[in-house]
Amino acid sequence: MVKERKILVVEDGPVDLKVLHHLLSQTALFTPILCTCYKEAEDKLAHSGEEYFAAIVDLNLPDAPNGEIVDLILSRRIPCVVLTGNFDDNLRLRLLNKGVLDYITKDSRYSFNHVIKVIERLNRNQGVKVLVAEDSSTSRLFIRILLEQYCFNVVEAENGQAALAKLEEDSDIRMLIADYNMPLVNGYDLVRMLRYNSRFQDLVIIGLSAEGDNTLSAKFIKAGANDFLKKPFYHEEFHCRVIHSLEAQEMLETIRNLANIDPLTKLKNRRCLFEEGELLLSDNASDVSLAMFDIDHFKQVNDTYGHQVGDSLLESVGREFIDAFPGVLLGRFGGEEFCVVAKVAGQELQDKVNAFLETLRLKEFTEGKIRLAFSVGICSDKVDTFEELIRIAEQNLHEAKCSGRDRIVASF
Ligand SMILES: Nc1nc2c(ncn2[C@@H]2O[C@H](COP(=O)(O)OP(=O)(O)OP(=O)(O)O)[C@@H](O)[C@H]2O)c(=O)[nH]1
Repeated sequence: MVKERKILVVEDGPVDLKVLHHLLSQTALFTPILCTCYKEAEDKLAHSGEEYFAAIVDLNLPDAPNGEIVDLILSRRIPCVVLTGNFDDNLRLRLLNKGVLDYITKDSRYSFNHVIKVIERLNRNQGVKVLVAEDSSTSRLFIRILLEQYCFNVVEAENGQAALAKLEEDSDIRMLIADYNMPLVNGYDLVRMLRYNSRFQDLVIIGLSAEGDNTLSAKFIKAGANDFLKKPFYHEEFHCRVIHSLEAQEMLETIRNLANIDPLTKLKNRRCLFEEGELLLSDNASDVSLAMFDIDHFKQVNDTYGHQVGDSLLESVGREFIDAFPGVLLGRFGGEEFCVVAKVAGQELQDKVNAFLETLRLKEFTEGKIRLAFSVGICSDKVDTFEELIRIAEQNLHEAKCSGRDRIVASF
């Protein structure tokens, strides 16, 4: 496996070096590049041409006893975690103010695990877009720098209204840092507006305020913010709160995925399909059409190649659905039955399904180069419940099976 991210480790203690090497090598992404002194690190940085994702450094090296290694690493704009044998509050503060990510004392074996966690978090942060809504350009820049230090992808808005517009147009934004005092729409009203909209339920929100009003934090949190910080804040507290809120949200999403996603095909499971289908139908503004697919003669695949091959085929089929129908409700209805539910007219869905079946017919699945055909029942009748839509699509699917398979039967 190619590991993409190189981590420079500068540590003179052979045991510590071994532990860090072991822990980093166990990860899926990181390759440790080891140095035992300042000079070696300096040479590596000057001559190897490598790009380092981050560095883990011992503060006291035999040829650089006063933390000179930190300046070297930071001068190359490499995110830096400091590991040290002794805890010194003043030194720690000085280093954090210089811009090191974390200052960790080697007081137990968990310290080393903590270092790896910081680096892994950094890697995940690259995919996290954060919107900073703040009218003061100085504060905005300060928050941007703090976030970018942790590799977040930062966008900005200079007032609450601009923040709302940015959130509406960019669904990739995962976190909002909102100041209270902003023109047009203040931070508190912004949070209330966002939480009234189901689209923004998963947005992580952190409120900020410079005001002395102690009730503001409660107001923000009651309106739906995940956390609150009073300015001026110490940047370590800022990072901790940002990361804690983000990780709590990620955990929630993991649990939700476990409850809603079929692990084999990665499509919605049957319970979630019905729940979301009912919601789609309750919005009377547009047509809702449903296509139910069933793989023809799938039992023969299992009988001929075994269940494992059958499973891997279902996995591939799930991926085909996800690629072919982006942004559409996709569910695994049963064993080898799948549903596509879209807010389009029946004919439009039928055309899309036809094109999809054409491409699937040409594909060979698994090492056995298995070809697949599907029978499909489509329904876009005006109905009162999602169950009714399913029932009619299922009848049409049954008709497609009975009339020879590998075909679509639709009723609009
Ligand atoms: N490997 C695997 N097989 C599954 C899974 N779920 C259902 N099946 C199999 O899917 C097959 C469905 O068989 P049938 O209902 O007879 O349907 P068919 O063979 O596709 O025939 P027609 O639908 O009539 O064309 C059975 O062999 C099930 O064991 C699964 O998760 N993994």
